[in-house]
Amino acid sequence: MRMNLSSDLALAKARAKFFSGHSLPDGLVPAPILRSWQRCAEQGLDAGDSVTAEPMTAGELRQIQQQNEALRLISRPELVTLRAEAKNTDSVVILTDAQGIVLDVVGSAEFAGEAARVALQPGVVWAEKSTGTNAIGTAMAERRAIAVHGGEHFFEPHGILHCAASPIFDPFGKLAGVLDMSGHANAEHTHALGLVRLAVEQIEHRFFARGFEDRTVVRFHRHAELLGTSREGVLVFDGDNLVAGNRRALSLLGMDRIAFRKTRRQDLFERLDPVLRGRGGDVFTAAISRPEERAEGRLHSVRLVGEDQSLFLTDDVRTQCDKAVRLINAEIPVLVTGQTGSGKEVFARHLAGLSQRQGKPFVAVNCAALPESLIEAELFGYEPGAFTGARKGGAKGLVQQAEGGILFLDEIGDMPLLLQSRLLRVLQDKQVSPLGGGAARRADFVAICATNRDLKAMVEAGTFRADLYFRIAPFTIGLPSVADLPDKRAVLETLWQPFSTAHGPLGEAVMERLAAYDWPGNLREMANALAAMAALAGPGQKVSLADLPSHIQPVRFPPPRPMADGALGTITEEAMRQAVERNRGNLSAAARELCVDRSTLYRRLVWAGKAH
Ligand SMILES: Nc1ncnc2c1ncn2[C@@H]1O[C@H](COP(=O)(O)OP(=O)(O)OP(=O)(O)O)[C@@H](O)[C@H]1O
Repeated sequence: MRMNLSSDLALAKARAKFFSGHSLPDGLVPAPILRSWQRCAEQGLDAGDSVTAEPMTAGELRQIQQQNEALRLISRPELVTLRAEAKNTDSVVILTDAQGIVLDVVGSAEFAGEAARVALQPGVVWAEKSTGTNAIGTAMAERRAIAVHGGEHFFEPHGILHCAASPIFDPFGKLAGVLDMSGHANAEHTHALGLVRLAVEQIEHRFFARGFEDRTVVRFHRHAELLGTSREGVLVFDGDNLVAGNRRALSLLGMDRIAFRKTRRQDLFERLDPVLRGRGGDVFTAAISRPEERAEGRLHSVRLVGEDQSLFLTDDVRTQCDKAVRLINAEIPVLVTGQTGSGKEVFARHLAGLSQRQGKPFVAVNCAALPESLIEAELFGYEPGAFTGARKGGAKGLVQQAEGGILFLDEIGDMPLLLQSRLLRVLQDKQVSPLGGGAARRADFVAICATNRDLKAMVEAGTFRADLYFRIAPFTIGLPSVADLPDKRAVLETLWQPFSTAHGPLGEAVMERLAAYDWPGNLREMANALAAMAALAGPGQKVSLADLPSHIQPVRFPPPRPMADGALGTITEEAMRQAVERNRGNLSAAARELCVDRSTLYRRLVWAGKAH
């Protein structure tokens, strides 16, 4: 959280005192920060030193990234989700490994550039012992989430940063990495710590999705509707021994990770039943899956709230669905267009579910995310020894994995030209030949392609093959962006449905604010904001304005100031203030009207407002 001038001054005084060798009385700086300063000083770090961390070479970084591929993969959805928030708040999201080495940085390119100047960039170690007090290193040392603001950082140059980080623990309680959000120390980051915590909860929950097939997995919560979400407690037993679990389970049962391998099932519960009675008297609803049940194919059914998606479709799109499904049934490709986050993949899955190919594989390929050198091998597979680094036994391509079902080619506009002609042949002949000269095999799939680009314009510009375009786009469905929808309230209500059991309907003030926002990240941004709000509201609580993401919160403006002095800055601010008022608090609309960047408006007004 941004501090005010007086606490900044108090911190500066505390720093001066501590770094001139005096001990600090309690309460001058938060206890975890003081502990961290002490650790750093004991290690011989000097706060006045310039920070000269050398990033590793590209090759070394690639190796570390590969070693952490599982963590990166499992964290990817959260990085993607937080990226939108980070762009809006001019900050970055960072994933590190268990040693504090930065693996990935996503978010505001502008801030990433500034962060790189203090070596907050891939390949640099942010553990305390080299980089001093900072959210990543201190979260690792303290084994808990923490925000480190400005001058709380050990090294002075890091004072420009506000960082919030949470350690990521694997199911066995071992540190797997750290997730961090960092931005300017002089900007508001009210929700950063909450969002990071929430994201880590999701990541840690995803660890349990596989790998425990031969163990007993108990998923439980006091509220049945939270089963299947990342807020459920998960415990894993090997026979009767507790071997793994998530933090939620530990906190529900009032335990520590130390309990793993030292606790028996009988110490916690008398019996493993759907109505689970804790030894402490608590009663939970549980879903239990035992290895013997899985072996017999009787996997315990758990209602996955997250997958019970409330789908929002405009009437217009709904009427197009029928036609699209008929085409898919006739093995004719369909093209879905729409801005990022408008729901192209969700919609494609919906179509697949309505078609005769329902229940068959749905293989989604992001053409923009695959490296150009790999895309061909990934799509069409390869024979043993087809290229250096190829797997020994060769590999089945994604086209073949979609056998009998749907191949969803996302961001098709980003497919390199050379590959476009190969794809065209595959679509025409319905045959694939793996790389390395294997025999062509028949392929039975229907392609649904998606793009947020103007493919027609790309065809005219010569960057997209006309013949491929005609092949994939005999029928195009355009999904509207949220800003174009006449009634955002209906969308909000639909997307809020999964949370309404626990938190009731959205209140009018909150609804009004959400409906006034223009949702540049479309349904994705909306779905994520609502999920974050529900989580911040706490169990059973209604959402309040304070739970809204910071950039959607009502702006509190300073009272109008007289323009008598005529200073240019005052006139500008007054013009901005009036524009925001005209647009009923919608900063994006006001920024458009004034032809300035939204962040400029935010900084000048909200900042000025907070300072008054
Ligand atoms: N019709 C919908 N109803 C409810 N939620 C939706 C809908 N469409 C999308 N969402 C939400 O938005 C998220 C993103 O959707 P999706 O991945 O389909 O977007 P996209 O247009 O394919 O994005 P991109 O262009 O970035 O790949 C979904 O995970 C879901 O939470």
